[in-house]
Amino acid sequence: MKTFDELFAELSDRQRSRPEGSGTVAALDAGVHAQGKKVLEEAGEVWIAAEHESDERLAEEISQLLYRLQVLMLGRGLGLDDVYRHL
Ligand SMILES: N=c1c2ncn([C@@H]3O[C@H](COP(=O)(O)OP(=O)(O)OP(=O)(O)O)[C@@H](O)[C@H]3O)c2ncn1[C@@H]1O[C@H](COP(=O)(O)O)[C@@H](O)[C@H]1O
Repeated sequence: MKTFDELFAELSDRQRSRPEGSGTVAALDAGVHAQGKKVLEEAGEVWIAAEHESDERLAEEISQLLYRLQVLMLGRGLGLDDVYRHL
């Protein structure tokens, strides 16, 4: 189990160190257009899960959306504080 901040630190490290076989490195290399499409896709899956699926499935879809948002943030060079200052 990890927090939002801990996942962001882990993905930032993946971006820096570019380990072999990392899906995150591949997603970052795919560019902002592809990253944005993934955000939209996961957001749709969250919506469907919220209306039709179990709490567990919804939580899983939300975790994937959070991951995709973080990949997009890294793709655009945003840090956590850039977002948190708007909360
Ligand atoms: N939290 C996640 C995470 N959530 C979602 N995903 C990716 O999103 C996919 C699920 O999304 P989809 O519904 O689009 O499934 P899919 O269509 O089969 O996936 P793709 O073919 O599009 O990759 C998963 O198979 C993962 O590839 C994640 N990939 C990685 N993480 C975490 O990120 C960290 C770094 O991971 P790596 O970069 O893979 O080392 C680790 O802590 C991982 O647990």
